[in-house]
Amino acid sequence: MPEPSSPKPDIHAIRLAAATVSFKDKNLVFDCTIPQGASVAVTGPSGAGKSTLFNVIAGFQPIRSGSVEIFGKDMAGRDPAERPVSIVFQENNLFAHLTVEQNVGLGIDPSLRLDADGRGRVDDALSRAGLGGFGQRKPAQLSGGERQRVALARAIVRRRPILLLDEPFAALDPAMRADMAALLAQLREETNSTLLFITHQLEDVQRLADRAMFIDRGLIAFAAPLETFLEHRRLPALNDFLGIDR
Ligand SMILES: Nc1ncnc2c1ncn2[C@@H]1O[C@H](COP(=O)(O)OP(=O)(O)OP(=O)(O)O)[C@@H](O)[C@H]1O
Repeated sequence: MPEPSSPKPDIHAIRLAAATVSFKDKNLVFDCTIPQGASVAVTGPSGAGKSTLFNVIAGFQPIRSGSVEIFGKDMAGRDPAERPVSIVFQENNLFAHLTVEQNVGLGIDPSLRLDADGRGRVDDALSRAGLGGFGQRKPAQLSGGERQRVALARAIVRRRPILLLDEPFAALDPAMRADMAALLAQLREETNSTLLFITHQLEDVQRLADRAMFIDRGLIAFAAPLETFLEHRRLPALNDFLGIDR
């Protein structure tokens, strides 16, 4: 497993330049620059391209043209495993037959041959995610919110400097949403990682983001520091999201 890279402060975490995805009936074109250490809310209507953006950054979705740079390096030809990125999918993809501990251990070694250091990392990630004592349970014995935190713990053990979270709050009740936001904020502070999270809720944006972007019909229609984002009034679709009457 690669160790975390040590990003230089003057280098952006992510830079997309006309990174273009072509599906049968549509093109999606992404341009954005994300500073290292940012916490970015990714918003926009259903089907706008939010998950596709994550897949482009993580390397699961090939681009037809344009470029994806991470910490100043062109990611062309690099598989997801070779990128300094972890992604937590919407369905958190836990293996039902494995314990919580084993599911998290997969983030370190797919064959689950963990040495003492690896086992220590798993324990540490579980306790960070508020799952101390849950290691021997199977996913079916957990609540939806706990399963989400197991998926997060698996991302934590990978120690990649960029963390992409596809709707991390979706399955959570209001109290759990606040807990998850606090956990992510703490994680970001402790590891100085760059966080991008997809959400449909303005409350999550205000709680966790210092920047936000609004994706509409396959384009990043607006991206800005949080305050500027919340004050923007020129995009009707964004006004809808912000709850502004037109
Ligand atoms: N593999 C694919 N083949 C063809 N079209 C696709 C594929 N993946 C996504 N799309 C289309 O691209 C568009 C963007 O999809 P995407 O999943 O990125 O949207 P989203 O903003 O994440 O939506 P949601 O909020 O509903 O999850 C949608 O119209 C979707 O149907």
